[in-house]
Amino acid sequence: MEYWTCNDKNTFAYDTLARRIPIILTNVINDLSQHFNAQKTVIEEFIALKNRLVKNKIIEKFEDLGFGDENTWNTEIEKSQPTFFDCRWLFAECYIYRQMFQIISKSNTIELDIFEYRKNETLKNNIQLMIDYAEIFSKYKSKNDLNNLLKDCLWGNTLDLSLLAGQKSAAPCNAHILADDSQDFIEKVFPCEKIHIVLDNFGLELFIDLCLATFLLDHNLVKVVVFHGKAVPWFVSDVTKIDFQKFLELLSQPEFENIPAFQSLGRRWREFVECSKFVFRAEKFFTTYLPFEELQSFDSSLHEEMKSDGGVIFKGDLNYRKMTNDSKVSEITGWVNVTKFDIPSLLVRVCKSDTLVGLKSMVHVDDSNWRTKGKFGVIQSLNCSKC
Ligand SMILES: O=P(O)(O)OC[C@H]1O[C@](O)(CO)[C@@H](O)[C@@H]1O
Repeated sequence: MEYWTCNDKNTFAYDTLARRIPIILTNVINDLSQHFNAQKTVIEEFIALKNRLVKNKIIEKFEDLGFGDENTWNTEIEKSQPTFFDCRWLFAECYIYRQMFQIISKSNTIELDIFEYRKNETLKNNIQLMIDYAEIFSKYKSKNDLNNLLKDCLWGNTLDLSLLAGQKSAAPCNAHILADDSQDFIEKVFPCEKIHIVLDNFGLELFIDLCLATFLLDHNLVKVVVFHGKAVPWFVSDVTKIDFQKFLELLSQPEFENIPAFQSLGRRWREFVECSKFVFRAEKFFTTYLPFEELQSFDSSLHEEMKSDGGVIFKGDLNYRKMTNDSKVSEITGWVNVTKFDIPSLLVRVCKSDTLVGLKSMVHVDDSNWRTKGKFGVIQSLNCSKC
């Protein structure tokens, strides 16, 4: 099997390491000095990380600071002692975000979210979209609307801050959904006691994901929704525990008192948390570089729990890459060739990277970059009866 690596200059993987991540690091460095008043040593460490990346140095092992995943990373690094651009793309990108967290952990500011300023800015820009979406969501009265809601969840994934480093996102439309297996997943999984949603981005996407969870509870399709977020700030806009808590509080702020839909959703979501119908968790597995087929060996109890509960909805491009192991294959390659993951799953993902599998036919588009522009999307099921 071939995987996307960073050393081929004609790939989006190379562009990510050579252009996008340095922009993200520069933004972090600027934010730390302008908005967080960070210690000089912390800023210097970020500058050093950026220099090591642009000079394509051999990557360094992690210090054991007790987070618990250091051995997993270091064992992999020791195997080949690669430079940044020698690495597999998925590994290199996750490694850089994990290094950013190490810098913060070593300072006395472990609670600092280096992406908080960017996330807050996005949130401000997303408010009107969330108000508009609350109106759409209020019209979904029947169980049959679940398919539309899943499509909304898909397009909610269009925006993410790591992708917007230096470029604009394209507007999506339903004609650009390359696969929609939602019915297979719905028939296989619902009703069930508990569904797991592996979250992606903060802002509008989280808002629509919470609407989906509300719909599933309201229609007795599930009794509990477990949201899996990130244990550390990740890929700029991914949801952490603090983001999740802040989001639920946000809707009942005085500035929104004239928006009844916000008031009522905010109140209901906080009640769902209080009576444990909404549960937020942030397992370490989701901030490793490991593909999902390694869940069983990294965290067997989470794997067992997900398997016995029913199903998992995976949001976004990074989760898709982790499911497909970032394999460099044609889009008609079957799922069995790229993953051994064995739990009924639904992958709801706007295409922002080259990896694409499991389609019925080849896609022909008059734009060689169509796979990475965020204009196409897939809703694909895995381990469901008909797939
Ligand atoms: O927020 P999402 O949908 O996971 O997208 C993030 C992913 O998209 C990219 O920006 C392009 O693949 C990656 O850097 C990252 O894997």
